[in-house]
Amino acid sequence: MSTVPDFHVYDTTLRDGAQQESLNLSVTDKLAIAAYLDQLGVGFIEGGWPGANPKDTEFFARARSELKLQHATLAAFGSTRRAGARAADDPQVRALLDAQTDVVTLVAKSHSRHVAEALRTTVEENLAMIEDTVSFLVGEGRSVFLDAEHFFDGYRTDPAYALEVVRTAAAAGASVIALCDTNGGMLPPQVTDVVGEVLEGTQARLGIHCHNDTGCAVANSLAAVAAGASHVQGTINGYGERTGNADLVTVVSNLQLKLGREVVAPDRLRQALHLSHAISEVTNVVPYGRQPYVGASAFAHKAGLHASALKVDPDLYQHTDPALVGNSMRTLVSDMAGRASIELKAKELGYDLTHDTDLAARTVTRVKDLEQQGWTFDAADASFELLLREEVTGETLQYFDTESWRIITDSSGGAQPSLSEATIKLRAGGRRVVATGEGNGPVNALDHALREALADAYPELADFELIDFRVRILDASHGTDATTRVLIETGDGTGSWQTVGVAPNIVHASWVALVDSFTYGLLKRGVEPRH
Ligand SMILES: CC(=O)SCCNC(=O)CCNC(=O)[C@H](O)C(C)(C)COP(=O)(O)OP(=O)(O)OC[C@H]1O[C@@H](n2cnc3c(N)ncnc32)[C@H](O)[C@@H]1OP(=O)(O)O
Ligand SMILES: CC(=O)C(=O)O
Repeated sequence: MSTVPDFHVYDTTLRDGAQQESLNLSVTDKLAIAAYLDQLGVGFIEGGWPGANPKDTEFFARARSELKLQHATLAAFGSTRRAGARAADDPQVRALLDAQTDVVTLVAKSHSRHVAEALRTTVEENLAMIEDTVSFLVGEGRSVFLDAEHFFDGYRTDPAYALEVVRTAAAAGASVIALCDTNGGMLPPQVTDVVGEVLEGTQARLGIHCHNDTGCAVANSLAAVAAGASHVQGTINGYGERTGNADLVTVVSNLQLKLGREVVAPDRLRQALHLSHAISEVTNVVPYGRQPYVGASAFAHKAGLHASALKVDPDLYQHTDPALVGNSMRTLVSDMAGRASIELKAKELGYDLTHDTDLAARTVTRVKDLEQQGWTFDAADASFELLLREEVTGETLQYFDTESWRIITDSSGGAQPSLSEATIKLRAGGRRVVATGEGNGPVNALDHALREALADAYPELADFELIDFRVRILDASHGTDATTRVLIETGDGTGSWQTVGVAPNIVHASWVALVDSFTYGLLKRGVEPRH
């Protein structure tokens, strides 16, 4: 039986997290995520439900040989035995033993209505199922954690029975009884009261497992800890059934940075952003930009007043040091910027404007004028950097001189897809070039033609790839003659950058964003213009 540390976090990403809509993990994915969770330093990793599906059974088999956990202990999850049977004979319970983990977490009913209606048995038999299954697994050398399902709702309806469930599990040898807000309907004061009363009424070691249906999963988990729970469950990035579980990244950061409870080593917490994003890559769920602590916007500042204070001391508008979770401060430039925003952003980009307040003021005015026309610089850092460079150097960076471009779109009028052809005339690499490109749309054709035209002068462009292309109609009331904004994301395998173009003509707006994208990419590579 493994020793259960005094206070710890228990990750259920691979079990409850995988219950999220559209999230589907292969065994290899689960092994990769488990390794990342171990790197973060969580105490326990719930690997899945062996016996419930072949994938989870295989996970535990492969984990034994492939997963080299340095820190965490693996737990297998399953339910108490079936009513009217013996734990020793229950195939689900056997599968838990076959998983060969030190820890088994059992889900058990603690709400008398669920016992009657979902389990369709008596409250006495449910207690017997808990007693029999826990003591059997403990007898087999496992540490057993018990997830008391629907505990908070059950406690409201029938407190005496809910308490009896906790006492029965503890008496049978469960190391921790995690009180579950299965339907996620609780608010922090309710959690505080119930955890306090259960501790007083049972003296059992309690844990907490919260769902986020009221948006309070993290707050409820912290309330439970404050009331005496010493085992906190959650999932990375808050993945989970319905609206998800308590986000363990936020829980751990709050416990550590706000409440002074060291649950993971500080150098592991500094990897929180990296690990949260690495796990997003595996789950194929786009990281949530406004995720506390590790979101891309968590320390991004847009308002000019904020920037002016941040310039003096970042603490003035930040609740903690972003480096502690591996994040960093960013300044966003928009029509809400002031001179300080420009100065800070310039500093991020490697320009020192502290001694040229006129330049910052001029840049603010230019940004505000352009944003009034529909440009958006907080979503297009690369276009802003080109604009700033122009203000600093007094010249526009140009890698080629455009003579003209033209696009023709052919359609047979039927269901056949139309084809666009772009022709570009420009000067680059010391000569005049006329190039054409075809595409399934005008922008695609223009992109191909421009690459073709610049291929000899700038072979570096071969590495550039259009990652994202977004169009927004700005004054929709104008109908088809409205202004169009195009945002382009380009990558080169080492990073990506965003550019913007605005024009009444969608193709012209795309051209502007495309030219900025190529210009910025070449600039970042240190390529000198070859006219
Ligand atoms: C709150 C939570 O999120 S707990 C985790 C829930 N996770 C999952 O359900 C995912 C994995 N589940 C599965 O693969 C399947 O549901 C299985 C393999 C567990 C069971 O599948 P089946 O045998 O086909 O049963 P089914 O899913 O229809 O119903 C669940 C059965 O478990 C019983 N059950 C539910 N909770 C418990 C419990 N704590 N202890 C014992 N039995 C339970 C139900 O009463 C029901 O019994 P029945 O077969 O007599 O009707
Ligand atoms: C056990 C569990 O996942 C729940 O009660 O929500």
